[in-house]
Amino acid sequence: MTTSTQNAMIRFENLRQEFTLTGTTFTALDGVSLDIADGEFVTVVGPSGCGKSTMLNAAAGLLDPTGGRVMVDDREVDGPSPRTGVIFQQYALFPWLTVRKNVEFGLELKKIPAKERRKIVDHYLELVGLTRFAEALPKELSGGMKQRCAIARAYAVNPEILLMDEPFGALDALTRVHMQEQLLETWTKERRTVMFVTHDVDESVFLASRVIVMAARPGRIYKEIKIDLPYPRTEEMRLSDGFARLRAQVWEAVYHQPGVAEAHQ
Ligand SMILES: Nc1ncnc2c1ncn2[C@@H]1O[C@H](COP(=O)(O)OP(=O)(O)OP(=O)(O)O)[C@@H](O)[C@H]1O
Repeated sequence: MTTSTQNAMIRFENLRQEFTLTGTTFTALDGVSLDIADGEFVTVVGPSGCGKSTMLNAAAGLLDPTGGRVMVDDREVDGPSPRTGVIFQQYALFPWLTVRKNVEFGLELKKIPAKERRKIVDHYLELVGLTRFAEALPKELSGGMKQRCAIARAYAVNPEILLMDEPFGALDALTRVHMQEQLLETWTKERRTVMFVTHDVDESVFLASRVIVMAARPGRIYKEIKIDLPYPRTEEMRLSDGFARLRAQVWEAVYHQPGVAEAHQ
């Protein structure tokens, strides 16, 4: 399936990804074409093993595609880039560095002067509500706070794109809902192009303006569902009929696609 957007920030062009393990070749993605517009928030859902993370890793420049390519802002992705921030489920913070130092890390790499670094770090710590914890070590933070620190760190280097792979997957349900709201708040204030992989149908609908549903064996795009709920998304919206209808549509596309029910019997 191809979606054509005029000013695509991320463009998957007929992407094919094979993996060879102990002599056997497995096609993780086949013929994936998708445009994600500048400033768009897209979520990707689908059954386990359908290639969601593979797609995200390809956009992050962590894979060498077997066929096709991924373009970012009309340039072919051929490795990790400072224009792209990646956030995984595992918080990946440096345990020996304070929250401040974790957020500052990428800025030091970019050789930003100390005074400016401090300003940037203060800004993003405030944005994610971690100002009071600037001098804490990651082990002193809850899971949600660690992930907010990771988000601040990703934002601090000012990437145009945020690739998020199940970033809230390890959090309890309440924290997760809170984090979704906070992420949208951050995104509304400082708009970035976001591709967000999740297993959670509710999460996919709440966050996105468009949900991409994938199918497995081989991994491919099965359906796109436009989420025509306005931003800012509110708690009441989660309980609305419109939300319920969209959730049902995504649920149907994820769990009632050919082959999924049989695979889980
Ligand atoms: N580096 C790799 N080497 C071999 N096989 C891989 C590799 N990465 C992914 N795969 C396989 O490719 C398929 C797609 O994996 P991927 O992690 O992208 O799926 P996913 O949709 O993100 O899955 P899940 O929802 O379970 O996290 C899986 O069958 C996986 O085992």
